Amino acid sequence: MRIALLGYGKMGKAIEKVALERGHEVVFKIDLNNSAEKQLIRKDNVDAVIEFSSPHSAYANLEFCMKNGLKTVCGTTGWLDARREIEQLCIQNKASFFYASNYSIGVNLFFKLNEFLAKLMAPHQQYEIFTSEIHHTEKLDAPSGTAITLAEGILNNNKTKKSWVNNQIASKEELAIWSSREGKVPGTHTIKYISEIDEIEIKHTAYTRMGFALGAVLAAEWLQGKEGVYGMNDLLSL
Ligand SMILES: NC(=O)C1=CN([C@@H]2O[C@H](COP(=O)(O)OP(=O)(O)OC[C@H]3O[C@@H](n4cnc5c(N)ncnc54)[C@H](OP(=O)(O)O)[C@@H]3O)[C@@H](O)[C@H]2O)C=CC1
Ligand SMILES: O=C(O)C1=N[C@H](C(=O)O)C[C@H](O)C1
Repeated sequence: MRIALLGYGKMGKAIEKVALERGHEVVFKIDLNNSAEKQLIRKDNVDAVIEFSSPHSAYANLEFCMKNGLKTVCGTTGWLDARREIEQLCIQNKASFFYASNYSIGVNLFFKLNEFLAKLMAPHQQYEIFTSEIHHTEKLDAPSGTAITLAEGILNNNKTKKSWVNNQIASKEELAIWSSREGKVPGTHTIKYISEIDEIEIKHTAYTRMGFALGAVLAAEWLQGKEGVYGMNDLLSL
């Protein structure tokens, strides 16, 4: 595949490494300082765009990709209020849009474990739920996209919780997500159910960014020949 990277920071560089190892070509590396070059990306010179930029850049990048009918894999977090608009543009322009808050295969299995545990624990109201995420100090958004997906997995399966709050004490109907930023942590997510007599904990710890990068390249490979809106459940048949 000929790949265009929109965003060439920590993730862009990790994706380039995986893409080259898997025999692909990286034909564009677009960052903030050469962002005008984005206009050169077309359906006939690029097979997949992989977008990992920043919360405030993602929408404009994705709007460009959708309007040009490009096959696009996006991992940027913190912009998802506008997700439906991008999905509509995708359909209107016969483009392809693949989104995941986390491309690691382990995290996507962890999402399923979280949903199963939430369902199991729902009748047992003596357990209070605590969720937390730790990331490196350069991360711009909080809570992490992964923590939001985990919170949604709990809310969908435990009807006593109506919404989530970030870094504040939660009421009985709210689920607290505690975010902290420490050193170079690639991403750690924990869910705890605590009662007066015991606790149950599930946790995912990313050791490096390479799992996210591999998942993004696998998604771009999988997207070839497909049109429409997709996510990791489609790729992994979960
Ligand atoms: N879904 C997933 O699995 C994962 C998602 N992420 C998410 O991906 C995003 C990027 O993460 P990360 O690589 O660590 O962040 P970095 O800050 O290391 O890299 C982001 C890069 O995007 C560039 N950029 C900013 N604006 C534009 C623009 N308009 N066009 C092109 N490039 C632009 C920045 O340039 P400059 O430095 O010049 O500002 C920077 O180099 C974040 O939202 C993060 O949460 C991260 C890991 C996994
Ligand atoms: O910014 C990061 O680094 C990460 N962002 C994603 C998120 O917000 O969930 C995925 C991963 O945890 C790393």
